[in-house]
Amino acid sequence: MPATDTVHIPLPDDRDYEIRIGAGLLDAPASWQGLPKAAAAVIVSNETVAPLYAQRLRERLLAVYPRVDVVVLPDGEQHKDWASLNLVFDHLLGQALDRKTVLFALGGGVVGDMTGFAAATYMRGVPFVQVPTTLLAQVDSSVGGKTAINHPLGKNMLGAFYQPERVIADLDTLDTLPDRELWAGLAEVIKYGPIADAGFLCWIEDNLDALLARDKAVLGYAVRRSCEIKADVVGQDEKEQGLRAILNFGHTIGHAIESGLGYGEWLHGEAVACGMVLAADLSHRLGLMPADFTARLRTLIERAGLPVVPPRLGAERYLQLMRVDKKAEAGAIRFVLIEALGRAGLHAVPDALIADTLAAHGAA
Ligand SMILES: NC(=O)c1ccc[n+]([C@@H]2O[C@H](COP(=O)([O-])OP(=O)(O)OC[C@H]3O[C@@H](n4cnc5c(N)ncnc54)[C@H](O)[C@@H]3O)[C@@H](O)[C@H]2O)c1
Ligand SMILES: O=C(O)C(=O)C[C@@H](O)[C@H](O)[C@H](O)COP(=O)(O)O
Ligand SMILES: [Zn+2]
Repeated sequence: MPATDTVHIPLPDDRDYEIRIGAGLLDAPASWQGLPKAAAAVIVSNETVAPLYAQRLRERLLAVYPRVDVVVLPDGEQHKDWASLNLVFDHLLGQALDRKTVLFALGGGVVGDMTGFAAATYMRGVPFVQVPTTLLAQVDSSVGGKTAINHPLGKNMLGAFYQPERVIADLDTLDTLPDRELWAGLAEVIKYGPIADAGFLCWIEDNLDALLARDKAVLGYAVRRSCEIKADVVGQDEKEQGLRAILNFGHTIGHAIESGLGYGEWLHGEAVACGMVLAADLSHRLGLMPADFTARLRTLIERAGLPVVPPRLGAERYLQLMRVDKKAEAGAIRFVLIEALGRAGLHAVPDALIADTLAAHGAA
């Protein structure tokens, strides 16, 4: 039995669930016991991950479910759309699978967000399980129940809050992850420090080389601490009425970069990393943080192999893209800014200051 860390997500109405983190969990029978019973399970994955892990998962699930199908989606952020989502519905309806069918999201955040959205809407809701296989998905996207697809005009614009039954994060699946994807995942790990835990930020700085070298014990701690922070936030504010917005640090500009470039050119984690540098600078320009915080964050992000200079889309284009951000209110663009190390909040920022900051960082 592999060593497993378990993080609990506290939610009302019997919807609380466990995030299990450890090496070898994919092959551990206990990972798949105690889930909702059904006549069928469906693994949703993509053309990169399915050949690596779908057969192993299918064999384990066949010990629990009489029938286990696999749906393979095209790979990439540009496919996080209606067409891919429909491939899932086409299969579920084509095979007349009933409303107890359990979906298993096997892959990164793209597969996880789409499978969650399919689960939220198929026959008005079927159970699903997250089996994240990227660092980013293990530390962030598999947890907390945000599900979505993109629209050409805005990121994650169509979706639902819908919680999984369980999250199984097998650290061994990270062995096959390309370096660039590992680094992208580190962006969301870094995020948790400034917004919620100054000590964790120091820990990341001290352990970055081990993380980059894929030391499994160190990676395991990064996944666990990230999930603990996210679970704590989601437990207090599941549907982002307030506090949960802090998880969007770096995302106002990050999402604009992703949609502005047409999805897929910059990875989500890369766009968020760069967005955090600019949000740190905005925090400084508004008098909340000293200038050396921006420098500190930029240094860490660069060490993690992540970009710190935004693409040159022009200030007007950025402002246009950010006006559809989900945090914008009454025409005002709002940013998650750092108020003290380990504390963040949502702040309306005047367009002129955003434009100046974008220009100062080479985006205009
Ligand atoms: N719901 C949330 O709370 C939340 C949080 C953060 C990000 N997201 C979303 O997550 C997405 C980004 O997720 P991501 O970074 O995991 O990207 P991704 O899902 O595109 O996966 C990255 C790449 O790695 C490949 N891959 C996945 N697992 C692998 C493995 N073990 N070995 C080899 N290759 C593997 C994938 O096929 C893909 O090519 C974005 O759409 C973002 O909006 C959602
Ligand atoms: O879980 C959350 O809440 C987050 O904001 C986590 C983010 O890392 C993630 O990218 C999320 O999908 C962004 O949410 P959105 O509401 O801005 O689309
Ligand atoms: Zn994110």
